[in-house]
Formats: sequence, structure tokens, C-alpha cells
Amino acid sequence: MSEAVIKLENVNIYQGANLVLRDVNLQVNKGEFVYLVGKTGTGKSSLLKTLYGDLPLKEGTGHVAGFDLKTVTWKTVPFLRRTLGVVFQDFQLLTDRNVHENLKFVLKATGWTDNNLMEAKINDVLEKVGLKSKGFKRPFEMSGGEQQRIDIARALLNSPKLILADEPTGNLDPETSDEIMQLLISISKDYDTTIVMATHDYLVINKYPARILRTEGGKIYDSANYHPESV
Ligand SMILES: Nc1ncnc2c1ncn2[C@@H]1O[C@H](COP(=O)(O)OP(=O)(O)OP(=O)(O)O)[C@@H](O)[C@H]1O
Repeated sequence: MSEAVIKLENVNIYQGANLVLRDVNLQVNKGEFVYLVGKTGTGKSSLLKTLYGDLPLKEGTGHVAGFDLKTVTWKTVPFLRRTLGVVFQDFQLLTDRNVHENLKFVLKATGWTDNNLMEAKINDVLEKVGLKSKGFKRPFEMSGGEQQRIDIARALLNSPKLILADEPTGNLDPETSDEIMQLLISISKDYDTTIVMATHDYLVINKYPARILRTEGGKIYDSANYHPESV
């Protein structure tokens, strides 16, 4: 049987008093790659924030990577975040440290203490993203595509079950976007990692077709529920 990494039932998502998405029922399984599309302001980021515990779940039930979103508090949210990797459009790397130091900072902040294990892990993730020789560089000495790879390397540090990516190709040229997509897809395949990727990039979606969640008019439409033969 497929293992659910995300399961939302009858969820209503609010920003303040505003109901942004209503009656969300969604299951995403281990190793699945899913796009999240929709016009600006229709709730893509709000959904992602709910999944990583940045927006509290007020109505409905939700489970992410084994965590019950209803019971996640400010005390337990760091544990949820450790089982997730989050990748943003703007890379959010520390500019005063080189790549290696950026990655080590995250490992220490998430409870790693053994220096040898940390070094091995940093090597591992840099190799996966194809930047093994760039550990000494600072973020501003790297191209946008390289910075995005580092951001992905950072997301991989704690071997996440789920990666949430908010427009990871948003600032990149088509060729570099393509390379980042190939990297994300290979991560999903090689590590059986579930990936949910918010994007406006239809070039990417057409080239790498996958299940699509679309936010529109306060609802989520799921291509997995679309069966033309039953219409
Ligand atoms: N911090 C906030 N406080 C109040 N309302 C917010 C907040 N963040 C977003 N909203 C509102 O919630 C709705 C959904 O926003 P959200 O950022 O989830 O959309 P989005 O689909 O991710 O948009 P984009 O494609 O521009 O990133 C919008 O009406 C927005 O104005």
C-alpha cells in the first residue's frame, strides 16, 4: 500500500480572518512529485506554510511526515521542520559565510554534533547537487543556479521525507531551470523523497509532466481526481 506523506482532510486554510482555501482533501504519497499551480494570491504559499507548520491548522485534520498538524506547537514545530526540506525562490543563504559554513550552520542548528559525520554529510549533499568543489565559495560568488543548488543541498541535509519548494526556478533562465528540475526529479527518484513544487513555469511542467494541484477560487483541484472517461 502507498504510504501517505501528506494527508489533509476537510481542511480550511486561513490567513488571519480570511478563508483562503476551503475543504481541502489531499493525499500525497511517498516518492511522489507534485506541482502546485494557480494564479498569484490564490493560496499556494498558504498551503505550503500550513504543511511546514508556519500557519496553524485551525479546521480539519492534517498529517505531514508522521506529524499531526493539529498538535504541532511552537515547541514541536522544529521537529517537523527537521523532517522536511524547504526550498525558496530567494535562496536565503547566509551571505557572510561560505557554502560549507552555511551547511554546517544548519547541521549544528538541527542537533548534529559529530564533526566527522557533519563533514561526510556536507560532502554527500554537495556531491548530489554537483557542487563538491565549491564549498569554499560565498553565496554572492555563485550564479543563481548554483545558489539554488546550494539551497537544495541544504534542504537535503536531514534526509527529508518531503521537500516543499516554492518557485525554485522562478528567478532562473530556462536552461538553468531545466538543470534544477532534473536535480529535483533525480532526488525524488533516488531517495524516494516526496516533492511538492509551487510554480508558474509552464515550460517546466510541459517538459516534466506530473500530478498537478491547482488553486482557484478558494479550492484546490487535483489532476489525480480528473477522469475524462467518467465525465
Ligand atoms: N501574512 C498574511 N496576512 C494576511 N493575508 C495574507 C498573508 N499572506 C498572504 N495573505 C493573503 O492570502 C491570500 C493567499 O496568498 P498566498 O501567498 O498563499 O498566495 P499564492 O498563491 O502563494 O500567491 P503568489 O503566487 O503570489 O505567491 C492572498 O489573498 C493574500 O493576500
